[in-house]
Amino acid sequence: MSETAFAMTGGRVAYDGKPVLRGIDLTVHTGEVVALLGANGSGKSTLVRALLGLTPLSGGSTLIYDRPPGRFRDWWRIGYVPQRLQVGGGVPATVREVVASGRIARQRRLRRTSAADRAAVAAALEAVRLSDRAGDPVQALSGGQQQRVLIARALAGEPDTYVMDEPTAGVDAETQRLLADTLAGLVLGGKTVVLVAHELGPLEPVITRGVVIGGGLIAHDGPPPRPEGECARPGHEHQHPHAAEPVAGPLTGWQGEPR
Ligand SMILES: Nc1ncnc2c1ncn2[C@@H]1O[C@H](COP(=O)(O)OP(=O)(O)OP(=O)(O)O)[C@@H](O)[C@H]1O
Repeated sequence: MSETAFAMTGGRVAYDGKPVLRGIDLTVHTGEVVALLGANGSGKSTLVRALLGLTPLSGGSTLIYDRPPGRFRDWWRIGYVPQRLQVGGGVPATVREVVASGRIARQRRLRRTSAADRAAVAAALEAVRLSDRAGDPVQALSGGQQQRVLIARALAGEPDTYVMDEPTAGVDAETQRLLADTLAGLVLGGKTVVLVAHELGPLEPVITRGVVIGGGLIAHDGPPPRPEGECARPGHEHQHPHAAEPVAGPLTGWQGEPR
């Protein structure tokens, strides 16, 4: 039977008194691959951070594997890919060091770096094709390459639950396909994935559920957008802005137009 990875009930977040999320009910079961969609500023990153307890709720509640974030202890289960790399000023971390930091939640239990840690870091670097840059300062990498470092850091922790905030932002088409293959492998292995996306592109086939945020609420929760299939169906009359674009095109039509 599937567990409940995340369960938010009536989740509200406000910044400086201005509501961004106005009552989110979202339950994610293990094995689901959920895409959070929505226009710029709709609150997708805020929702992801609130699910992890990184942004406090001003109302409602949220659980990670049945525990409030403050009482959740099994952080090794969660692989978080934030929207961008926060490199501490002046600290020249190498790519390998940043990726290895993804093992910390596990090392607390195992106490010191093991052969398993080294193997997991090497495998994660290889999965994002950055093995040859392992010794470089992470600041020397391009934005897209830094995004791959963040993905590798999450992979290195071998979590069972991935939370990715726009993992494909700024990465080229080949890397998107690489990530899609990596994700497909994780999904086959029964991992749970919640990801924020503006365009699903090659990720589309692995997504099992699309959740569209709009007006601070969930505007759609159901099958993921499948532009080609949906638009090709008999009786599908209206025009999407993306209708003339390839599958990898932006889902802008979707974001403002929940079914
Ligand atoms: N730390 C913060 N302080 C104040 N306002 C914030 C903060 N973080 C986000 N916001 C505001 O909350 C709203 C939602 O932002 P959020 O980043 O969650 O949206 P998003 O859907 O992820 O956007 P995008 O698609 O552009 O990444 C925006 O209006 C943003 O300006």
